[in-house]
Amino acid sequence: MLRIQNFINGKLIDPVSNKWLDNINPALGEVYGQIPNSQEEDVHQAVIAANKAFGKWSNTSIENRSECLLRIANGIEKRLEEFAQAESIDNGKPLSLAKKVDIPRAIANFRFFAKAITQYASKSHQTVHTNSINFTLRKPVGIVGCISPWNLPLYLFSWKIAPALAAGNCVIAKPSEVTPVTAFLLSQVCQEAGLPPGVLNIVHGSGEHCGQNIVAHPSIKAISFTGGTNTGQHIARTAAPMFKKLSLELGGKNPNLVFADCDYEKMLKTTLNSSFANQGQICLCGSRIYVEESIFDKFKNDFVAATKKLIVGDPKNPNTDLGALVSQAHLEKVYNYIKQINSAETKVLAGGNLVHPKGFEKGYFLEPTIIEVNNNQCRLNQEEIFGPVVTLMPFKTEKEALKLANEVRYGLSATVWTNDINRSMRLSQEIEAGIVWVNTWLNRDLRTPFGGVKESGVGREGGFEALDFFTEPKNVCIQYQA
Ligand SMILES: NC(=O)C1=CN([C@@H]2O[C@H](COP(=O)(O)OP(=O)(O)OC[C@H]3O[C@@H](n4cnc5c(N)ncnc54)[C@H](O)[C@@H]3O)[C@@H](O)[C@H]2O)C=CC1
Ligand SMILES: O=C(O)/C=C/C=C(\O)C(=O)O
Repeated sequence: MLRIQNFINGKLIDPVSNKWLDNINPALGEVYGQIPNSQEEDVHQAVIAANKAFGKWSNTSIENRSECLLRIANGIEKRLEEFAQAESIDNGKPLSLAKKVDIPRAIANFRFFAKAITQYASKSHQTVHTNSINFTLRKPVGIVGCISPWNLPLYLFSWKIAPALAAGNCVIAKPSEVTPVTAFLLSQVCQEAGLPPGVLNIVHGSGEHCGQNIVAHPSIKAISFTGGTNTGQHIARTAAPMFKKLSLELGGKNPNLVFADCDYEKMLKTTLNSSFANQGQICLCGSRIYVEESIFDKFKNDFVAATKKLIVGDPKNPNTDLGALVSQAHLEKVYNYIKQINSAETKVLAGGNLVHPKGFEKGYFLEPTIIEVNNNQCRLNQEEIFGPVVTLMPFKTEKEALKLANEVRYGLSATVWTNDINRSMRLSQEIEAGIVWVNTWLNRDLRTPFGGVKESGVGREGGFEALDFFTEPKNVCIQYQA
């Protein structure tokens, strides 16, 4: 049985209370490990360590901080296979995906911010008529909290930690209790890479106890969180009275607008991926597909046929397209949406059933599911399902497509398929989302601002935006004699 530990003050240690939580392999539906059920005292120990480390780390040269992050990236890369296997076992995702996407992206996050910090510059403003020069100092915030979800475990954990460390902060980080193992492996890599004790502290446990204590701790000055919208609201309620800096990357219900003039084959292949990659458990998945009426029937037939060919099963099999959903509770949540559909407004075109692959009978598998809907206000089109379930609906005009896309409470991303440059510009400007992809999906440049509008969150991650978040600006104004 794999038992992982907290990483506090450079050491791997048990939780103070000696309380543990079970860790479940979602493909097998079996407990395979234990993780610390950390409480207030563990978080507090981590804060003491971070406090002690902050003076030195924040004054360490940018070159040294950068090299340390590069050593961490190299350390993960050396153990890529082991990290990918751990991610796949913990999360249920195909091993091939963890090898190709999750772990390489975690490595890229550390490399990217190791380099970005060497190029990060502050601004100055000369005010000629008063003979003044203003310049902005950017200082690390101090001790910051990074809380990440289970869908892209190390990918999103490192997406927060890397910029926080690069900017000179000390970090208290909590991965999801559902997928904690790669964060534990990361603590071993940090030890090997010579990251000074207390600079990064990883505390494992539930959101209710461990996460809540991180958010509520008065010495933790900023919180970067990715996860569900309800949790984000709760975090905001706790943190706001203490005026903590907040970056909240929350849920999505992203539209995928398909126009008849698009590059059809590319659109079909990408739409299959944007619907079902990672079992549909990516906040950027295009879960509402709207198709121009003239190609609706053709798209419906082709998309259903392609979806039916997808292989659901053993995450280790290189031919597997969809692995298991992350947990029994999540499977039930997603499956309930299908069980409760209203047949007057919806029709299941593909999937809709639980799957019990041989050797994985107790695992949490669900067929990729396509549902045709005739009412944009139905739950399936309004609520984040976060699983392999997409809806299909036709539209007649660009104006109608825009209206359908925007009438939800979320605003994370959108994809538009068209070869009309003017239409792509009009829609990119009018769609209420933080990210718009035209003729592509999940095409990421780590320098770009990343985040949502409406109930998809506040703040932006990525590039210098992340370094801005993890630093506090201070303006200095000097008047000189002319
Ligand atoms: N990136 C995204 O957009 C994600 C969206 N979700 C959505 O949220 C729904 C619920 O999934 P959950 O696993 O419950 O996600 P969650 O939002 O509860 O979990 C994300 C992280 O927040 C922590 N957390 C939970 N409560 C907390 C609290 N009070 N204070 C501090 N940290 C806390 C969790 O331990 C985990 O590390 C999903 O069905 C999905 O719709 C979930 C994960 C990722
Ligand atoms: O940064 C990315 O490329 C992807 C981020 C995805 C999420 O934040 C998510 O699925 O929660």
